[in-house]
Amino acid sequence: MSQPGKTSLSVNVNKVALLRNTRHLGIPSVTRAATLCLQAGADGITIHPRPDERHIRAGDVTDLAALMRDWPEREFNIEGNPTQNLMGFIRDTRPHQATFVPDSEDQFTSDHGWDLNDPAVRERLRPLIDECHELGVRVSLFMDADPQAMTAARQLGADRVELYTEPYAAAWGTPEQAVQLQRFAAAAQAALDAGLQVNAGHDLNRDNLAAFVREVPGVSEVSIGHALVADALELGYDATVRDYLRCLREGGR
Ligand SMILES: CC(=O)[C@@H](O)[C@H](O)COP(=O)(O)O
Ligand SMILES: NCC(=O)COP(=O)(O)O
Repeated sequence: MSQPGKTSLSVNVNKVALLRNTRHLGIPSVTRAATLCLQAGADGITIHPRPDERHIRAGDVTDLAALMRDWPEREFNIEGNPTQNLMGFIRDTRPHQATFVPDSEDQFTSDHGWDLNDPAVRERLRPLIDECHELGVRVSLFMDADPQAMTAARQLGADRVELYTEPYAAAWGTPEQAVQLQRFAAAAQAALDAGLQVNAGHDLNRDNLAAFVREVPGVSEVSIGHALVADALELGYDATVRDYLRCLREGGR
């Protein structure tokens, strides 16, 4: 559960499922990966069950929902497009958080946030946000780091926004890094001012994480998968999760 002044680490296990799906052997196990990450101190588990089941499959959602019931102090976050297959998983499992992501069904990966300037988008999302709240599920909207968009997110009823951090990650180690950090700090402050909590994710890693949570105010949760699983292939889940938690502490969170 989120704590004031602390950034929670939610481990996205999509890429464990991606590797598992390349053989019919059931290894590496998604639930074992999640268990080891939770045992190492991860605050939660995130999945993104895409319609094509390229990685997380419907059975994984069921299995992880059952696992998370054994970890009542940790959070389960399910990401997806609520106009596609996400809402069925939310109704069936009632995770702590639903993260609405505007991905198309065949998208290579998530690469943009919601366009809340579009009235059709707002009209589609509002009842789905309301339904999640009726189910007791917090809603986070995946958003680009645009300060002007945060009031609209709050007016729709979102509890949080998740800032899409790839532009920051891509700028890491270049003169553009400071510019991106200022951009994300402004977007986060605008979100906080609008009454939203702030999540962040996409391409965060052990190099760029500490600076992000140090410079961007009030980050409640980071969800990290691709780089973390890649690190775990070298270091193991336990050492990797502990190192990501160290990065958060290094960033004062
Ligand atoms: C929404 C986001 O940025 C990621 O959580 C997303 O789940 C990545 O999806 P892939 O793991 O399929 O690239
Ligand atoms: N919402 C971001 C997430 O869950 C994982 O993104 P990534 O670390 O795999 O890029």
